[in-house]
Amino acid sequence: MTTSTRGADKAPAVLVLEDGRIFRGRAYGAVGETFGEAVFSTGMTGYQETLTDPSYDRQIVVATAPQIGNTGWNDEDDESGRIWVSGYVVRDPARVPSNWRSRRSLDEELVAQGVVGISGIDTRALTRHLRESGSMRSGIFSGEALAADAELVARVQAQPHMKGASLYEEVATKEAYVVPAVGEKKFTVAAIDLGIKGMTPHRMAERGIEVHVLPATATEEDVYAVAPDGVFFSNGPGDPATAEGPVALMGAVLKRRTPLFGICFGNQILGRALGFGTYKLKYGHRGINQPVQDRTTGKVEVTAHNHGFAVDAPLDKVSDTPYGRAEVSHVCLNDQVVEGLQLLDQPAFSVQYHPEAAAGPHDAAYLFDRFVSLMTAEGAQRA
Ligand SMILES: NC(=O)CC[C@H](N)C(=O)O
Repeated sequence: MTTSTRGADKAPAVLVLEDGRIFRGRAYGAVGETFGEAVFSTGMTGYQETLTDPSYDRQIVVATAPQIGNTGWNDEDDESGRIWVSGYVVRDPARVPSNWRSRRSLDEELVAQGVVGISGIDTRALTRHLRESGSMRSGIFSGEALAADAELVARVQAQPHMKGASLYEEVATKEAYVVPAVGEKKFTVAAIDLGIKGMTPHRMAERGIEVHVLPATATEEDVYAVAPDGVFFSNGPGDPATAEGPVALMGAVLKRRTPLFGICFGNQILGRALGFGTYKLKYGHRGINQPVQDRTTGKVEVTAHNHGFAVDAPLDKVSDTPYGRAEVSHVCLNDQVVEGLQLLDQPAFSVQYHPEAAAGPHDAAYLFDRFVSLMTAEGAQRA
């Protein structure tokens, strides 16, 4: 059993926002200082998957769920080899984690990985502030002797913005690796790792796909060296406007008309390859209950999201692109943000959200089946 992780035994801590707003609490996880973009996530569960999602690189995540850490930390649910968030903000850490898979407390894991957090602050007030003023640069500082508030604000204001940040190469694998198909192998997919979550190749493997995960810097030759039936572009951190390499690579794949699927950053890359712009949302979509409509079927699905940028494509018309006609296939019903794209003249599509659902509802799992159908149809045509 793990001992208490909250209360007066922890050092004082402050969360400092770039606009000068300050929240005072207690240290959670490692004691020290950290910087990142303050963003809130509304997921009631899945903090282990959130913290280890490489798309959260350089972000300080605020949990809107008031009590965090109840199920501890296990050895199975990580989405990558480490925690990527730069800081974690919670209201009320669990005193005693309890779950049959739990190996240690969340607090202990944050300490072990050197991740600075803060607890005991009014996360509801903070979230309302971020909704009204937008995601912004922030810092967490903890310890017995903290500098004056004005100095801390100045240090936060000296940090780089998320807009314009190129981060995918920092988080992606340096070496290619293979995730074998579960059962009989039916297809080979080259997956470009821009910050891929572990569940994604797994969802493909479950469908008989052998997944060759390739570094973000993979070339067209690297991709076609694995003789892929399809190419996948992953999620990833940072501003898609900086992703020139992946956009060029996707253009090459589209030119060859190989079946293509993109998730999140991959959707933004497809948007850019088709000639659309991307822009930063005021406070983004992060959580596991976002309503999205698949406009190709009319069905509404409840989905997992983590994005701060979006594609700027017209909702109500088919667009002419260098790769034929394209349309917005999915839209978020909360705010009409583009959540998916599809080409009408060749087998390529993408979504802005997370059909791998780690954590989250499985409503969108059909998208992996759609990718399989595209590869099946393409194979039948070639045969
Ligand atoms: N999860 C992702 O792939 C996020 C994509 C991009 N970094 C964004 O915030 O919009």
